[in-house]
Amino acid sequence: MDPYKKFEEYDIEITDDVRSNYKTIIEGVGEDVTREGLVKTPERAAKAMLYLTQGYQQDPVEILKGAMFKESYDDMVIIKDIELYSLCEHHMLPFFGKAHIAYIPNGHIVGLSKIPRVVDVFARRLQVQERLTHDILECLNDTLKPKGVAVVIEASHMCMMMRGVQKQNSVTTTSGFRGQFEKQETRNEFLKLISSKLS
Ligand SMILES: Nc1nc2c(ncn2[C@@H]2O[C@H](COP(=O)(O)OP(=O)(O)OP(=O)(O)O)[C@@H](O)[C@H]2O)c(=O)[nH]1
Ligand SMILES: [Zn+2]
Repeated sequence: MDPYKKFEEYDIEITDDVRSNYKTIIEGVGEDVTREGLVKTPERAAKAMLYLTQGYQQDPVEILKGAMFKESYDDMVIIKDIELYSLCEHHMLPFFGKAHIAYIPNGHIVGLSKIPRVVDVFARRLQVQERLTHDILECLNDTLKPKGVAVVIEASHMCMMMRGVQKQNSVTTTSGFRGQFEKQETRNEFLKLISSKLS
């Protein structure tokens, strides 16, 4: 498996299964799948869905291991406002927002871009926000073996906005802390830094 493989919608190989199931769904909602605008829709929808779930084909551990560098820096490294798009596993509707991630190196730093890449690997699956938070947290903790790691995700869920309870402005926050971030002082410093507009 190539851990850096990034699929684009046009090179996704779709299975007849996924395409023909979308055709059934379109017919099931009462539409005519043979009309001009819809003829290619089962194929487009299948490609879009496989693109949005490409995380199942990617290995986040390999991504991190490919860019770990020996370094004695041992203060907090924070990457905030990492945008993310995922699909809730209950309705298969999008949830989207931002991840804020910090770690305290323990002899190794990691290439900065690899952290948002790991966010994408886990976000591009069928998820709940809590598990997404823990998947990222545990992967960084187990692979980097840092002195501490923190993950905060703030997200809006389309299944609560365009259907169901129909609340447009609610934001869900989830968080996880390991190692030194379990100490209140370190955790508070991180929370202060991610809420600061200047940092
Ligand atoms: N904890 C959690 N719940 C989620 C997430 N995404 C969606 N949900 C919830 O999953 C629940 C599924 O509940 P059900 O009662 O089985 O489904 P439903 O009848 O469609 O529920 P409503 O959305 O309340 O209409 C809903 O309460 C959703 O708000 C998530 O990331 N985390
Ligand atoms: Zn949902």
